Amino acid sequence: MPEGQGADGPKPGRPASRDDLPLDAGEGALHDPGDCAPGHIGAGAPENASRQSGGSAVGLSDSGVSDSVLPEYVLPDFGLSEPPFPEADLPDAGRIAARISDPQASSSHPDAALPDHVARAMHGLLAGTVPLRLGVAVSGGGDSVALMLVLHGWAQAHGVALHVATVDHGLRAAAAQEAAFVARLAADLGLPCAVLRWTQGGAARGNLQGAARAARYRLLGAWAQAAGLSHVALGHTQDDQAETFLMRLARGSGVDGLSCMAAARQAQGVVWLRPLLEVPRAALRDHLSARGVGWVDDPSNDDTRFDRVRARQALAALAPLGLDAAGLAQTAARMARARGALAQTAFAAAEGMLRLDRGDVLLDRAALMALPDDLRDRLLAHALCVVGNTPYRPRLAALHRLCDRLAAGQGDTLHGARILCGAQLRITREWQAVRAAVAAPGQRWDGRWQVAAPAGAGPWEVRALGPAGLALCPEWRATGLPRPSLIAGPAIWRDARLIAAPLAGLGENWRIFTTETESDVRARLLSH
Ligand SMILES: Nc1ncnc2c1ncn2[C@@H]1O[C@H](COP(=O)(O)OP(=O)(O)OP(=O)(O)O)[C@@H](O)[C@H]1O
Repeated sequence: MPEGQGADGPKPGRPASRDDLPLDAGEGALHDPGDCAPGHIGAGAPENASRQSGGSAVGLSDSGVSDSVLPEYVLPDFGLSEPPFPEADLPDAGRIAARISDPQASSSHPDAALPDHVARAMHGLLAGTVPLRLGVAVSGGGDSVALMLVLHGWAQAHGVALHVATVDHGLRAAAAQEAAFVARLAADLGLPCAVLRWTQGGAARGNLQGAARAARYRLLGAWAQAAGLSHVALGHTQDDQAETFLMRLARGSGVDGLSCMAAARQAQGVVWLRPLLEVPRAALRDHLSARGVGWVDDPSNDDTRFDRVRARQALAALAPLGLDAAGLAQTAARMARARGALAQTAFAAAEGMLRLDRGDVLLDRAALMALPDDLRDRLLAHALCVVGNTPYRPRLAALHRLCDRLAAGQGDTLHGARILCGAQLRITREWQAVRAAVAAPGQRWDGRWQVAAPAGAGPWEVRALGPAGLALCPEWRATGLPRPSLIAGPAIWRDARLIAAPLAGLGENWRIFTTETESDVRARLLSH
C-alpha cells in the first residue's frame, strides 16, 4: 500500500476545515467514487497537465504575487521524470467536462438541485451584476472540487471566465501532489489554474495553522488582483457554518461571533463569496460521487485534538435533540441579519459623533456613553481597530473595563491605542505599539499612513516621531494635536536625523496623510 493510503478505505463524512487544522498532520487520501478504492494522491501526471496547458513552475512568496502577471496555468515542478503514480490511481477528471456540459446528465440526477441552488446563491451574492471573470479557490477537498464543478457550469451559462487557484502550503509531503490534482481537474474542464506556493511555511512560528491560513488568503488575494478577479468563491458549507457556530457558542460569542462566516465579504481588495453556505457537505459529496469525480481527503480532519473535529462530533451527538447543521446554520443566518441591523444603527450614530482628526478618531463622549451598550461597544471597538490598524476587535471584557474608566473620566490604553478622555474622546496610536515601525518611501507606515515627499528629497524613511523627535519640533503646540498623538505619529527620518514631522509642524514641503477618509472610517462600520 502506498504511503499515506488509508487501510480502511475512504472515510465517510467530511474532513475538518483546513482553517482549523494543522497542515502537517499526514498524507491525504483520494476518494475515487468510481470504484471506491482510495489511493494515494495520484493526480501527479504533471507532464500531462503541463503539456496540455504549457505551464511552468512558479513559486510565490508570502508577500503575494510580485510584479509579473501570473501565467494562466502554473504547475509545480516535481523534478520527476514520470508521473509519481499510475493513471489508474487518479480520479477520473477527464469525465467531468462531458458530464457537466450534458444537461440531461445533470437534470436526470436527483442532486440536480445543486446547480440551481448555486445559481440562485450567486445571483443573490452578486446582486444581479455578473463579473466577467470569477476566481474559485480549490483545495482538492470534496467541497471545493464540487464548487469548481458547479461553478464551471454556472460560468459557462453566464459567459463568465472561471479561474482556479490552489495553494500548496508545502507543509505536508502530499501537498504538491494535491495541488497537481486540482490543476489536472481544472485542465480537464479547460479552466486556467494557478498553483500558489507558500514558501515561508518553514519559518512560521507558533500557530502554524493560523499562519498558513493567513498566508493562503494573502496568496489568493494577490493572485486575484494580479489576474484581475474582483470575486473569488470559497467552498465553505452549511456544516462548516454549523461547526463554527458551535465553536463560537463555546467561546461565549455574541451576535457578531454567532453570525459566523459571511456569504460575501470584502478583504484584500477582493470580494470573497461563499455560495455553498446553505448546502450540506453530504450533498456535495453525493454530487461528485454521482459524476464519478474524486477528491482529496485530508486525514488530519479526523484528529480530535482540534476544536472543529470535536464540534463535528458534538453536532452528530446533538442531532437527536433536533440541533442539526441546518438549524444552527439558520440561526447563524438570523444572527447575521441582526448584526447587519446593528451595524446600520452604529453607522447612523457615527454620523453625528465620530470624526477623524489627522489620524486620530474623535468620539463625543457624552453621546457615546448615552448609547445602548451594544452600540457603544461597537463604536468604541471600531475606533480602536481603525487606530490600532487591526481587523480584530478587543475582547469584550477589556472593552467594558475601558468603558468603566471612561465613565469615571479616565483615559487608558487598549489594543495598541491610547484613549485620551475629555468631552471628546481622542483615540490615538500608542507609541509603544509603533516605536519600532519603519516604512520605506512608497510604503504605508503602520498600515494607514502615506507620505508625499518634495522633489529631490534624498533618502528617507518613516518612523514614529517619539519624544526625542518631538523635542526637535518647536512649533508643535500650534498644531492643536496633543503630545501623545504627535509622538506616536509618523515622521520622516534619515538615519538618526529628523527630516520632517508635518503633523508636528516641521518640514513645509512634506505631506503626510491617512489612506482612509472620515467617511471611509464610518463606512467600515457596515462591513464588519
Ligand atoms: N489549499 C487551498 N487552496 C485553495 N483553496 C483552499 C485551500 N484550502 C482551503 N481553501 C478554500 O477554503 C475553503 C474552506 O477551507 P476548508 O479548510 O474548510 O477546506 P478543505 O477542508 O481543505 O477542503 P474543501 O472545503 O474543499 O472540502 C475551501 O473550500 C476552499 O475554497
